Amino acid sequence: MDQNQKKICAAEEAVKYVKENAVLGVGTGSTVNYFIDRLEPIKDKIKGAVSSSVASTKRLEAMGIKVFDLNDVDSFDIYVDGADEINPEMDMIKGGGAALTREKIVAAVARKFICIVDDTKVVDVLGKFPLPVEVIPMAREYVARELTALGGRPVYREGCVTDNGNHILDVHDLKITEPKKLEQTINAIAGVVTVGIFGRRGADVLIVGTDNGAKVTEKK
Ligand SMILES: O=C[C@H](O)[C@H](O)[C@H](O)COP(=O)(O)O
Repeated sequence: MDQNQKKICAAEEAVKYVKENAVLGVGTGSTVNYFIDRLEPIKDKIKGAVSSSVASTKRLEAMGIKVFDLNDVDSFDIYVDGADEINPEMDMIKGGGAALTREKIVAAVARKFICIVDDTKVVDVLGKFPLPVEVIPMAREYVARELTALGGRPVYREGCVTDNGNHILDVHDLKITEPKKLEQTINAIAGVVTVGIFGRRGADVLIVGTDNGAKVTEKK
């Protein structure tokens, strides 16, 4: 199986978690796009979705799925999203597609986070994938200096403006052995909107697409 087939395999397994009449939390990215596409046969059986990006909203609406404003929804069962890296504790790096802030918000409201990835994303220690940090534009250079002081090598993602009008710094050379601690530290820097470590709100279910089909792990 190639990487895309593995993403499809994980996405198809996640569709099994969708309950009738549900509102779904929907993430962003190529793996989630496969998940959205596979909602087609059941789209009339769900109430709708809460989306984490303009791109996913467009894709959902193009399929005729109603997209709710998060402020109009108290809570919902599942949030389905991909990741750039995930470790055995189900902490993740996210934000490769610059959607991290809205993803973190929508994920916070969901009862269960279902992470769908191909097997190249599963790692022992987070940090090989450069860590995305969304920053207020005027704070970019200050935040970059603070991230350098933490041992990282921040690189400005040129030309990228997030759905919230902000910039992204991708932090290279980090070996993230304590994800929850680093998440808190980086989030405390003035000018940081969100760091792409999802530790405080990690995944509850991990679905990995592999050569031998979907491997499902539930957090204990
Ligand atoms: O900002 C983007 C998101 O965090 C994505 O979920 C993440 O980058 C994984 O994307 P993909 O499924 O395209 O690898």
